[in-house]
Amino acid sequence: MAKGLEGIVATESSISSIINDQLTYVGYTIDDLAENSSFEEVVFLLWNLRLPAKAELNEFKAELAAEMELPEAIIEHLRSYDLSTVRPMAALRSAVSILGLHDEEADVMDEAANKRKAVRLQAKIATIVTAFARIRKGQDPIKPKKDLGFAANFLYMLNAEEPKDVEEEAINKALILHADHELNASTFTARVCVATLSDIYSGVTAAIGALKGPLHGGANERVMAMLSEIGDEENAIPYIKQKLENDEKIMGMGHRVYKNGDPRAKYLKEMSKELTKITGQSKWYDMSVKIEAFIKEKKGLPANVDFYSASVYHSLGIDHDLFTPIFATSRISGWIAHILEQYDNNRLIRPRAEYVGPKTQEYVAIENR
Ligand SMILES: CC(=O)SCCNC(=O)CCNC(=O)[C@H](O)C(C)(C)COP(=O)(O)OP(=O)(O)OC[C@H]1O[C@@H](n2cnc3c(N)ncnc32)[C@H](O)[C@@H]1OP(=O)(O)O
Ligand SMILES: O=C([O-])CC(=O)C(=O)O
Repeated sequence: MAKGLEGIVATESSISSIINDQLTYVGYTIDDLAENSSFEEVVFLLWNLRLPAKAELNEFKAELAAEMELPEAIIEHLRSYDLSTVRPMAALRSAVSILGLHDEEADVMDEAANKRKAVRLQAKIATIVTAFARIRKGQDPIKPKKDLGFAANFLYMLNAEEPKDVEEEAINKALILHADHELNASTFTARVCVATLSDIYSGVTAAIGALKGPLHGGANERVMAMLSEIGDEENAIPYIKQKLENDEKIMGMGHRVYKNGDPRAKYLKEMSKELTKITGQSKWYDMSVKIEAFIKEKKGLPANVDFYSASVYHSLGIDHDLFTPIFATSRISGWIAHILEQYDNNRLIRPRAEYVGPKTQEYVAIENR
């Protein structure tokens, strides 16, 4: 048995591939896309399996921008949470599910309706994350601007001011790098859910739940918690040594598939270097570099996509518990691509378990136990 399904090929897919540590979306390398593309173009690519022509891209951007605003009922719902305890990933998971209640087409399963729901979900996730982030600080949500791109709108709705170019570029690149990743845990969750022919809102809600865990998307927030606890460069190695001695995992390190290095990490590392320099807080980058080298040497493990994203988002002034919701804001594009692909050639996903419990037992009446 392959524990954790390691190495098991569970489906065919035309969306993204990891071959020899190289990640591609529909055959385009992540390098080409990170350096040249926009997040909207990548979403179009993942959903249509081809790059858009200019007019198509403009039309797609307009469709997304037109769907960003939230129904008032969702805002009211976000306001109704216990803001002293509810964390953003739980709020997002719940709000996406509630959003389905406000979509008349939620259970309409034809291809055209699914594409319309895909646009609504992709557009509105950014607004949910930013609205919740503001509401919990006692601020009013900001409506999106139709003339801003997706990355700029995200930062605008979060901060109530349009981002600088360097900030918009950083978020755009981070969104591209996180958009899809073959059969990772949350994408697999989405596919298992909709393979029962359940609806797209259920698939995305389930996927958010899977992304939230610290072994997956939830690691990025914990990387920043670790860096903050370390405090400065000198403490980095003694802190990590202690963690390893206690058999604790170092967040942002290691990967089920990449054993030599995550091809996305170098871009986040570059961004971390640049942004921490701009903010005069290079210590986060310097500390991260030390930890990365130490873990590589001692455990042979590479940094994954979550590791340097932490200091990138921190440098943009983003609250640490919004890091995983940003991941979700990007990865929903991949979840949706996989959900649509699953519908297209569906079969129920239902593996077997090897039973290792007690063999035949005799039932004893409750009064005799
Ligand atoms: C977007 C993403 O989801 S990327 C991943 C984000 N998650 C993290 O960063 C959390 C930290 N990393 C991990 O927990 C793991 O590396 C995973 C879950 C990502 C993948 O790991 P798997 O392939 O399942 O490896 P597994 O957890 O079985 O670990 C194998 C061995 O490496 C060790 N190991 C793996 N990752 C780490 C780590 N980050 N720190 C310390 N040791 C580690 C394990 O302790 C184990 O050692 P052992 O064989 O001596 O018991
Ligand atoms: O593929 C994985 O297992 C985790 C990961 O890196 C991702 O989802 O981006």
